[in-house]
Amino acid sequence: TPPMIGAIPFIGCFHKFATNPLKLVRDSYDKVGDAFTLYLMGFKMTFLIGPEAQSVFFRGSDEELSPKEAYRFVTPVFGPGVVYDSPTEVMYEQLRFVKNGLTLAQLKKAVGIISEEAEQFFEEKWGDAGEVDLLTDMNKLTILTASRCLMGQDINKALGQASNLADLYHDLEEGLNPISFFFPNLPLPSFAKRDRARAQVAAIFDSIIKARRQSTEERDDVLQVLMTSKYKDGSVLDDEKIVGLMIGLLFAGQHTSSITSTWTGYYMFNNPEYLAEVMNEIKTIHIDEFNGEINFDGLRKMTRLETIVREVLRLHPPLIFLMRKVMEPVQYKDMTIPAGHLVAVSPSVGMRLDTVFKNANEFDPKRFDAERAEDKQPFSYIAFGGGKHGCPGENFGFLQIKTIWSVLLQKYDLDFGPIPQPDYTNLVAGPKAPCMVKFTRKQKKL
Ligand code: HEM
Repeated sequence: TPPMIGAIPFIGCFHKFATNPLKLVRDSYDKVGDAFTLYLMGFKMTFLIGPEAQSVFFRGSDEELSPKEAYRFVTPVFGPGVVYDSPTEVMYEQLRFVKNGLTLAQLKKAVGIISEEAEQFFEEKWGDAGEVDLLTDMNKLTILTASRCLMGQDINKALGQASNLADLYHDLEEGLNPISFFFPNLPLPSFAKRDRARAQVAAIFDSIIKARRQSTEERDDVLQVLMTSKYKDGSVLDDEKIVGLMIGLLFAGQHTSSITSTWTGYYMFNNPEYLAEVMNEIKTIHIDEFNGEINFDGLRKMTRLETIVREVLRLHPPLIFLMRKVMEPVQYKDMTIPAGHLVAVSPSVGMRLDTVFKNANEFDPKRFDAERAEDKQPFSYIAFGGGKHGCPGENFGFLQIKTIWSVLLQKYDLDFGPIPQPDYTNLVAGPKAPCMVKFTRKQKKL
């Protein structure tokens, strides 16, 4: 078996894990190597660090390494019978429906929606000059753009009478923290808030589905794909599952993207040479080549902004641990990871190894330029996971972040402070709040 760290019965190294999980994982890697087990409140969690060890995690079949068993704690948010809370075959089919909804045609359409929502958001909420908590505003903007891309205008109408979706999603997220992983139903105020928020979001989405069933208007968004998808046996998703999938999908893409947008701003403005390159891309691509229109082809050409976002995600992957439960013993080198262990990879630790990425703690977007391509080794770049459960929203996430920055950088001059410390208290890790940024409307068009 892999070497065990923290052998105190039951508690093990839980305290160290709860206060600074990444330090514990990195220190253990430095001390004992690329596979080791942490003893945490009765759970045995085996970490696999570095591309070779990570490949075992990502190549394992679901029968050996089960995501369902590891991620059941999201059920209070996603709902019963949705993805990880359904039988394996049903889970695959639901994930297939989701992927069918995120086609290239959908992505192309999404760019127009995102830029329109972003323009409107900054006009209405920011105005000419002021100071904002960028993390909060990126959260609000991301939920607006993502929900409109997934559900069309219906969401704007439904939200007209309802409370703020971003606040409700915030409560959902606060209810999924490291404690909820071990004890998802403790009588804690944050869990009660999570359950209330879930009920409200479900009611909003359910009203959209019901109204849509009465309407004859043609739609082709993700919600429509889910409403018309059929399982292999010909049956369709019931409304409760559609609601759950929409909640889960928005949840998966919400904080991951808004956090990354926020870090992207900090890294660009703290590295002026890269900011200048991005401004040049905006000028030559969006303005000169496409006459001021932000479109899919133009965004694809913004390779420097792309490598910046990619590098930001290498340094600050929002999902710091990915997990599976070992169902059948798994072999790695001369070790056997026994059934019953949890097995984890850490994008945060695994992507900061100098043996994989040169000077791994430095911000260096050029490491992804074609001539260096440091991320080509399989399972070295794992911000979006990999293998059969790799993120289906990667392209959508990039489009959203690149579109928002393309709008923002054309409208405002911004004043950022130094790069903040990361906050690892939530399951989705971002910069420590607040992230105050000053803005002034640009006097002249670019
Ligand atoms: C910067 C943005 C994003 C990051 C960093 C990110 C990261 C990840 C990672 C690491 C996984 C793998 C989890 C695992 O293997 O345990 C994943 C899975 C997933 N992501 Fe994303 N994600 C992002 C955006 C999105 C968006 C925008 C969507 C939807 C529109 C999305 C939907 C999903 C779904 C449905 C899965 C589960 C796939 C499966 O289990 O087969 N993600 N994401």
